[in-house]
Amino acid sequence: MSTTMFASSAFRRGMGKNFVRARRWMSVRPEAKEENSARPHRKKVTIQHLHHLRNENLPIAMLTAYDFPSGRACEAHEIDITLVGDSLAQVCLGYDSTMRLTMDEMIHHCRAVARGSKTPFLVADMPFGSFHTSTDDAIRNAIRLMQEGGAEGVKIEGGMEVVDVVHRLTVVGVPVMAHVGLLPQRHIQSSGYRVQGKDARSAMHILESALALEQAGAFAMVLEAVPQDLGRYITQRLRYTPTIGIGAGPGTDGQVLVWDDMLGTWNGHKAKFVRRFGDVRAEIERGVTGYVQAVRSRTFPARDKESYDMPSEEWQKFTSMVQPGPRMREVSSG
Ligand SMILES: Nc1nc(=O)c2c([nH]1)NC[C@@H]1CN(c3ccc(C(=O)N[C@@H](CCC(=O)O)C(=O)O)cc3)CN21
Ligand SMILES: CC(C)C(=O)C(=O)O
Ligand SMILES: [Mg+2]
Repeated sequence: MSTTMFASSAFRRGMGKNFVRARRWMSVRPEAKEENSARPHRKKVTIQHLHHLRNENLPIAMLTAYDFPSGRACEAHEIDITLVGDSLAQVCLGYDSTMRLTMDEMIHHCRAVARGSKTPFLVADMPFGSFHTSTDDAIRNAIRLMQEGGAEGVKIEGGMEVVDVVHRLTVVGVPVMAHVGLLPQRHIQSSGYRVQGKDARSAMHILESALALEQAGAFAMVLEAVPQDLGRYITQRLRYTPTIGIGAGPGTDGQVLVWDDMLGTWNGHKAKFVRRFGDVRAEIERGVTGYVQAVRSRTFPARDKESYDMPSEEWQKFTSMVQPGPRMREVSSG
């Protein structure tokens, strides 16, 4: 292993963490030093900025979002790339597979995310079926995601078979993020969600796809569920394309996780690559059970803090206006 390779892998293992932080501050936002506020506004994340992060070995943080509040959280906490993933089908809409998701559903959610997530680069997954029928259809659908959905780029699942469409979209001016390795939109054909590239032949096939997708113009590439050595190797072999891993180990240029996996609100299968960074489900349970219990015990709402009053003379007037009233039922007065 060469000295530079060692230096770069040491870097990736986090040995240069403080250095990385300082560099990020100084090289990306030189003007931030002059600002006095504790949290200055971050600049818009562009493709150029993403390439800069890659070239400086600064990790890229990508996260999915599906609605206005999750989009706003990506904005507020300085996510670099917000992805409106087609995992939306499962974690938000309750479908059994991403293959059910339509263009209209994707656009509807993308618009909401776009209203909340302004600074991160915004990417939308192209749904299953939206880029397969013809290149023209793929272009039309990608443009819909940008014009109607507010996306700044699209992500397309696939290897060699999508190289032409990635090239055509790039030529038209649609930034394309490639996605290789495990392809959830093929889970029926591949009989499930399995780690890809575990043998030399399939690893070579994924590498060749990645190289071809870079040549076709992909501005970034997701590597999903591949062995970590392969994730690192593809990252090193690509000339300019940043890699974003999900279950591809620590050697990629960035990481992506599904919002609900990361926050613990998804109660479906937990893949090995998922880390829980929060337990939002426990909080939701606490809140909803507490609310139900408070309503049933009539401790919510409280008369003083959570209810409105009218001037007592107005109440007097009102009661005289409605009298004589019909027979009235007894209700709790709190
Ligand atoms: N909630 C959620 N998270 C995701 O990451 C995700 C979705 N949904 N839906 C769309 C796809 C489906 N994905 C999946 C789903 C399952 C595994 C999984 O179970 N993997 C096995 C690998 C088993 C093996 O090949 O050895 C695992 O146990 O990690 C991986 C990715 C990723 N995407
Ligand atoms: C997991 C990421 C990469 C994705 O494609 C999705 O959320 O749909
Ligand atoms: Mg997806």
